[in-house]
Amino acid sequence: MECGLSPIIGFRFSLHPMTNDFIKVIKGALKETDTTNVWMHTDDVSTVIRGKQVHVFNVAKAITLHAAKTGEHIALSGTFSAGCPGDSAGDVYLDKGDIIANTDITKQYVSSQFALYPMNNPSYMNIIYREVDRAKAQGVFNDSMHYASGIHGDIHEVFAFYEEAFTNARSDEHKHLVMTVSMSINSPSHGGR
Ligand SMILES: Cc1ncc(C[n+]2csc(CCO)c2C)c(N)n1
Repeated sequence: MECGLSPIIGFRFSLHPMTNDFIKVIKGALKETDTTNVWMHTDDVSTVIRGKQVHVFNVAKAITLHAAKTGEHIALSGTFSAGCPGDSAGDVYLDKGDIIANTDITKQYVSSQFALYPMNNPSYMNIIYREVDRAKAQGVFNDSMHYASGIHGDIHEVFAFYEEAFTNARSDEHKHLVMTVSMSINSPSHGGR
């Protein structure tokens, strides 16, 4: 398949629960989430989910929320990618409709950092500034820093922001996009939020 033609996107991520019970937290979060709309594979380092954007973001949020609901301090880091599938193993999942499988709306404070890499796009800085400005307008912007921007708030607002940023930073002309995120949840640094 030619690079960039499939509408499939992917998220490769690792959960790092700060607890002796980390295996239960990781495996529990992966098992309790409805992943029927995505292709998923877990190895000793990370998990990858691939499929339609709406489902990849829904499943990513649900896994994160399940891990967070244990009350443990959770770190997550991951990379969303689009436009260069490399293989077609997940392409059957593109037949899924748009009805999301995970609908838990439990509130959960998340502090995070993200970075956008619009590949081969000469206007990449404008795209990044536009999304950072949107974060400020939506009230989820936390902090400026080297190499990333801070995004925080309720998990549902944070993931909605990331999904919109991922949509906005791509175009037909520039389909290949990479976005990295790292999240910290239930951290003692958040003062009980
Ligand atoms: C989302 C996610 N997927 C895989 C791993 C890697 N990993 C580390 S411990 C463990 C459980 C014991 O096998 C696994 C699968 C991770 N950290 N987070």
